[in-house]
Formats: sequence, C-alpha cells, structure tokens
Amino acid sequence: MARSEARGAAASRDAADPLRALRGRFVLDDTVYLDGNSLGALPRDVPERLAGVLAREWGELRIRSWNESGWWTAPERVGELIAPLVGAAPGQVVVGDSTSVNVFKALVGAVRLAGPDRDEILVDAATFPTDGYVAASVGRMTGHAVRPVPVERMPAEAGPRTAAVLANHVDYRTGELYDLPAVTAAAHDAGALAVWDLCHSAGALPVELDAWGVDLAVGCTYKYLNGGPGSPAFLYLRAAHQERFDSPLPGWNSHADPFAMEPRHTPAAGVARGRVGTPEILSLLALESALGVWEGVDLAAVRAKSLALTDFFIERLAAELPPGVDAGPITPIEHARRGSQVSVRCPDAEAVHALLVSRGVVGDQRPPDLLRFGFTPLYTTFADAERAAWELGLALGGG
Ligand SMILES: Cc1ncc(COP(=O)(O)O)c(C=O)c1O
Ligand SMILES: Nc1c(O)cccc1C(=O)C[C@H](N)C(=O)O
Repeated sequence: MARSEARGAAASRDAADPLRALRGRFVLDDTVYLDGNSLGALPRDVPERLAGVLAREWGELRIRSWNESGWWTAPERVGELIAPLVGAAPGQVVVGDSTSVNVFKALVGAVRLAGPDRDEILVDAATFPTDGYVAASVGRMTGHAVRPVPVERMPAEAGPRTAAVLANHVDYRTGELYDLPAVTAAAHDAGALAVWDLCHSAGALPVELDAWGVDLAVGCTYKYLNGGPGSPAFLYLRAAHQERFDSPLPGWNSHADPFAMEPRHTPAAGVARGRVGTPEILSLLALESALGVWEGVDLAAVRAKSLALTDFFIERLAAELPPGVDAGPITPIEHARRGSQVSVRCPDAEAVHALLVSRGVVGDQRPPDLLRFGFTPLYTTFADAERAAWELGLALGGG
C-alpha cells in the first residue's frame, strides 16, 4: 500500500470512529502523542476548574472548603467516578497517595487478611519495579518469603503457603495483558488473595473487579485516566474485606472520628479505611474534572478502538520497516493478550526515540532496547498510528 493509500485508510477509519468527538475534549496539537500510557493529555475542562478551586475554594473560602467545597470527602467522591471504569460497585474505591503507597497498603492488608498460617507472597517476576521493591520490603517487615513468579505461572505456583499474589494486569514493558480472572481464581483456589496493579489497564480496557473476584487493587490516574502529573492513585478494597482490612498506614484520615483526635486508632467503616493523611486536594480535584470526559463513554467501544488502533499500527509498521532491519513489535498479536500499547524492540532505541521526538512522534523508551507506543483510545487517531509507523520506518532507514 502506498503511503497515500495508507493515509486514506486512516482518514476513513477516523471518520467512522464512534469516539472521534472525544479528542476535542483534550488539549492536543499536531504532535503524534503516544505516551498516554505514561502521562495522559490535559483534558480541556481542567484549567478552568483548577482556576476556580484556587480563586474561590482556596483563595476565598480557605479552611471552610474542607466542608463547604467537599474537600474532606473528595477521596471517596472521586473514587466513585473511577469505580465504574474498573467494574466496582459503589463504596469500594478511594483515591489518594501514590500507587507505590497503595501497593504497600494493599499488600500488607492482603497478607493480614490471609492470616498467620501463610508465609509466602508471589510477585510478578516482570513487575514494574516499584511493586517489587515494596513487596520485598513487606516481606522483610512481615517475615513472608517473597517469590518472583511470571504471571502466567502463578496459577501453578500458588499453594498452601501463599498468602497473596501481586501482579500487573498489563506488563508496562511489553504491553502484554494477563488473564486476571484466571489468576485470581487460581489464587483463591489455593486459599490466597489476589492483589492487582491496574496502572496500564484502568481507562484503557474494560476491567471487572467485582465480577472477577479481585480482593484488592491499585492503579494510577495519570496515564489512561488523564489526571495529570502526580495525580493521586486509587485503591480498591472489596466490600467483603473492608471490615477486616487492617491498614498498615492508619492515619487520622482513616479514623472513624478524625476530629475526636483520640490517641487510639479506631478504623473508619467502609473504603475510607484505605485513606491515610490529608488528601492532595489540588491534584485530586484536577483528576475529578479530568474524569468528566468519561461520562457516557462505553468501555467496550474504547477496547474496540484500542485494538483497531494497535492492529493498524502493527500492520503499517510491518509495511514500513525496511527489509533486513532487526526490529519489530514484541507485544502479543492475540487480542486477548494485548493491552493498549505496542512495544517495539529496536537497536539504538534511545537514539531512535530522540529522532522520533524531533519528528513530532512522542512515545517513550525503556532500557535496554524497547520503544513503547501507548494508544489512548479517547484521543489517539488512526492518522496518528499511520504517521508513527511511517516515521519509525524512516528512522530505521526506510522510505
Ligand atoms: C505498573 C505500575 N505500577 C506503579 C507505577 C508507579 O506508581 P507511582 O509512581 O504512582 O507510585 C507505575 C508507573 O509509574 C506503573 O506503571
Ligand atoms: N510516573 C512517571 C513519572 O513520574 C515520570 C516518568 C514516567 C512515569 C511513568 O508513569 C512511567 C510508567 N509507569 C511506565 O510504565 O514506565
């Protein structure tokens, strides 16, 4: 297919895209932005909302805003906006702290729920580093052995010693989507709890935490949920576990009566038990505004577009890669095993990434030899996918 034909195909697919109007809800330019799996683009409504928060809520109401502007309850309120995106009924998602801190809360909470007779944690062998670092520290604190296991091996490896498994729904490096329901079911069969990191799946594809029986989950909000740099993470605490959830970070915000200022901690009822200290109000409210773009969005349509975009990119890349070049996608071709990014193995990835950025195609690069291209279905176009494949082909000597 000549380039003009490929561009024509992209244009017709963009014209037929049921989500095409959503791109206008974001601040974007003619850069091909394929790094929404690291930092989502800015939703248009956010600056005005934040300006209002600064001028009125902080500037004029000051301390009164904790009650009158709903700051105190924002962690649960924003959690309710995330809940439908991860298949959670109300009352199970709370927002605050970083993903790393929530991994700590969730994992210690899980091993405490599992009880004293189990002494092992299985951790995704290819995990994003922070989860592995936290798990190792949890092991040192609690005495549990921490055993790295590939996610696909977890069903076979979980056993009578296993207290919890900690796994990523989508591998940040390869873009592989794991079988969350099967791994969760196997963990349960072994009597263990399943804790999932949804950083690379929340907002990118349908997630059904309640239906799939997940015990605890965490995820960041600055990737596919477009909450902004450092926006707070979310914690899912399954309703059935809330009463027994014993947080390793019981701050005053998770107290049943915070303003009683009691010396002893009495945990709050419900998901507020997952809170710790004062919420990050400015970034939390920016996130709340950013989540407005999801109103009425069908996650099945998001998934269909994500797969169509990544298929198209993989197809165009196969056509544009010069013969004999030792580079190509490592992300699984099977839809059931693909998240919303395509990772391309390529020599001199750092130099190729820099060249692509200079040509207006922004993905990212992970050592030693991976280029990552994230496809955010809310705003990425088929024209973006076509141009990225073309520029990557050129960067590798094609054209
Ligand atoms: C899978 C995964 N977990 C955790 C993190 C880090 O979380 P945080 O920096 O919010 O603690 C990231 C990305 O930064 C990630 O991709
Ligand atoms: N959180 C990030 C940051 O603060 C700076 C740069 C990148 C990030 C990321 O989110 C990286 C991302 N989790 C990854 O998948 O590699």
